[in-house]
Formats: sequence, C-alpha cells, structure tokens
Amino acid sequence: MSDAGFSWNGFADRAELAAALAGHVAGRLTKAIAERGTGLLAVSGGTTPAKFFAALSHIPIAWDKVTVTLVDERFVPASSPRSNAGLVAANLLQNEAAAARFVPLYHEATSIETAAASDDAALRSLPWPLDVVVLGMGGDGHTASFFPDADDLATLLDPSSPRIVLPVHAASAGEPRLTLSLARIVAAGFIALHIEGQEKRSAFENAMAPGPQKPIRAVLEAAPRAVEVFWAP
Ligand SMILES: O=C(O)[C@H](O)[C@@H](O)[C@H](O)[C@H](O)COP(=O)(O)O
Repeated sequence: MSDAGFSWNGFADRAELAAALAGHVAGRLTKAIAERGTGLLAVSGGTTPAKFFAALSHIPIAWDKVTVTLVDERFVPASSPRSNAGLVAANLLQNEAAAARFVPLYHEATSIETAAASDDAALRSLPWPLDVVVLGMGGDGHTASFFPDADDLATLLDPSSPRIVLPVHAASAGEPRLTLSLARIVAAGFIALHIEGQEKRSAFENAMAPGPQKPIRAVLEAAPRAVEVFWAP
C-alpha cells in the first residue's frame, strides 16, 4: 500500500518490525553523522516502542555523536511510570546507545506553559532539523500530543509555528503534555510512524479516508516527504 503522504511497510510480526525499524533509524543516524557530524533523533513514548528501542540500543553506531529527545512527554517526573523519559532511559539509552546524549522535556515548573517556554529556549541549541522522528498513534488518530480534543489544536498543528515545544491541555491525554510542534516534526529527514495491531491499522486507514481531519493526517499532509509507516499485527 502506498500513497502520496505515506509509504506502508508491513511486517509478519512485531520482532521483525522492531529489527527493521531499528536498522532504518540507525542507518539514517549514521548518514547524518557522516554528513554533518551529528545525529538528532526524536522518539515517542507509550506502550508500542519498547521492542524497537531495545533493538536500536544494540546497534553499534557512533552514539556519542547522537542526541536523543522526545516527541512528547507527560507532565510527570522521570520516576513516574507514566514518564516517556523513564521509558527511553530504561529501554533505549542502554547497551551501545547508552553513549547518546539525552535531552528530556519534563522538568519541574509552576505550569505546563512555563515548562514549555523554558524547553523551547533550551532546545533551540540542538542541531536542528531532526534527522529522524519516530511517531506513534492513538486509536483516536492523535500523534505526538496532538490530541483531537486538545485546547487550541490549530496552534499545535500550525505548520509555520516558530515554536519548538508547546504545552498541551487535552481531557483525553490523562495529564498536561509537552509536545514538539508539528513544524519541527515534519522537518525531519526521516519520519516514521510505528503502529501495531489491527485496531491501530483500522484507525490509521480511517484517518486517511475522506472526512474530518485527524491529527495524524494533518502531519502527513504537512510533511514534505512521505511518512514511512511501520506496521505489524
Ligand atoms: O506519550 C505518548 O503516549 C506518545 O508519545 C503518544 O503519541 C503515543 O505514541 C500514542 O499515544 C500511542 O501510544 P501507545 O503506543 O501506548 O498505543
């Protein structure tokens, strides 16, 4: 299956997907390091990526030249079981990948707005654009923390936003979120969407069908290059 906005990569099982996606990401980071001396990777959290993270962590690339950050983060400390930073620390920043520099999004702040503003300033020094971004997707068609019920969703999805990090309030999100802006996500050299299971496949196909635009389709339509979808049953 292929479409202008995406290219479909289906796998027989989740282990095969994890190995393939890890290989693609490692290759893209190696190419970036060769071309510009550094690699910048943003990954998503949630329950899907752990196997992919483990596979990537074992691949011997020049991890000391790679900066890893998050596509989005729940407004919780790394010690929380809800923390994406905690997930990345436990599953990706291990083995060979332990040498990478990690830039988290969460830090204590009086509000999510204050945290997003200080993140926005702090992350400006990273070697943008992203070389690789790995997105997930919820059954409601959200990606990153672009939840369909988010306050001011239009700001989050603004492809011309000057912001790097934005605050998110969405009843369905569980807690306030910090997210990379769509503008930064779609500027990545390689954009992967990692989804697993029939429910997510159906949700993706529904989001691509004519009808009210879901956030995942806003990302695909704003991306200047096809998004590589990685799916296994
Ligand atoms: O913080 C998060 O939860 C993620 O960044 C989010 O965008 C995730 O990719 C989707 O919600 C899918 O989550 P699952 O992998 O748990 O289905």
